[in-house]
Amino acid sequence: MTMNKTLTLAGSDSSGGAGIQADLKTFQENDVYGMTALTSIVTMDPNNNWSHSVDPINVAIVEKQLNTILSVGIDAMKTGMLGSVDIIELGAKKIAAYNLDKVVIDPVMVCKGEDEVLQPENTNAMRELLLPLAIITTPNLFEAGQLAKTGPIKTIDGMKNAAEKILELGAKNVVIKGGKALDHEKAVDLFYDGSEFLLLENAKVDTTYTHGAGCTFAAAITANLAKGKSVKEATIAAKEFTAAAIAHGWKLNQFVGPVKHGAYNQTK
Ligand SMILES: Nc1ncnc2c1ncn2[C@@H]1O[C@H](COP(=O)(O)OP(=O)(O)O)[C@@H](O)[C@H]1O
Ligand SMILES: Cc1ncc(COP(=O)(O)O)c(C=O)c1O
Ligand SMILES: [Mg+2]
Repeated sequence: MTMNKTLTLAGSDSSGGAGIQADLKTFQENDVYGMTALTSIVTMDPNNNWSHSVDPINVAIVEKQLNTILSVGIDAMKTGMLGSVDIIELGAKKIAAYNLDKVVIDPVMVCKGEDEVLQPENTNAMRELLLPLAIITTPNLFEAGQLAKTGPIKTIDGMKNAAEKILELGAKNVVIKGGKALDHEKAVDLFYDGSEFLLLENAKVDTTYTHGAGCTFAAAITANLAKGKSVKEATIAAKEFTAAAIAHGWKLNQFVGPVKHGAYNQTK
């Protein structure tokens, strides 16, 4: 038996709903083999409103992990939280050296519930070094505004404008996640491949238990690309997978509610 293999270059969410933890659960649910290169460790302070802190991992250790995984070979990969500019540079170097083409860039800048960019210095490096290597990038509304330098995005026309700018930066495709942040009756994401704008919609769930939704979405795209789907088909499938996970989000403690990564398979 063989399996399609995926890599996630991302951070650890100690609380288990987002980051590498979300990616591995999503890979498993989508029947691909997941390998991990850990970039940073995120912890939350239970005595200070669950405020997040990020401890990046030494770049030499990240490189050892990537060398292990890339010696095996992969069918597709994603990036998530990247920890430092050095790690972004390393990621870009490896993607080029191994000619990796199915590369999903989830340009993580913020965690939900936090109102500041966790590591502002990483935004320019992601824009300049990683977007040109992306088969697709998956910013949320805030991240799309930062990458495209449009400022806050509030409308679907604003999303279209940012999508065009993000393709000019070199990404082959983009899906901007309107999610809960867009003032719209549905949860609307905008997919753009340079020629066609496609709105992906599902019912907006009235919940705050969406921790890890973005990681789950990008990991599901990655898994479907690894299995041979087109970028558009992989994105449509990931939207459905993530919608089910959000519909069954649950309360972990008084601060956070993760999505249920296995809901799509358990409820279909
Ligand atoms: N309340 C919600 N109901 C339904 N879908 C949602 C909701 N919030 C987010 N989504 C969807 O979940 C996916 C991840 O989006 P989002 O939560 O905005 O990303 P991130 O976690 O990176 O901020 C997108 O497909 C988005 O449309
Ligand atoms: C390691 C890590 N990656 C990514 C994220 C972003 O998660 P989301 O999928 O909710 O955007 C978080 C948020 O806590 C995180 O801790
Ligand atoms: Mg996100």
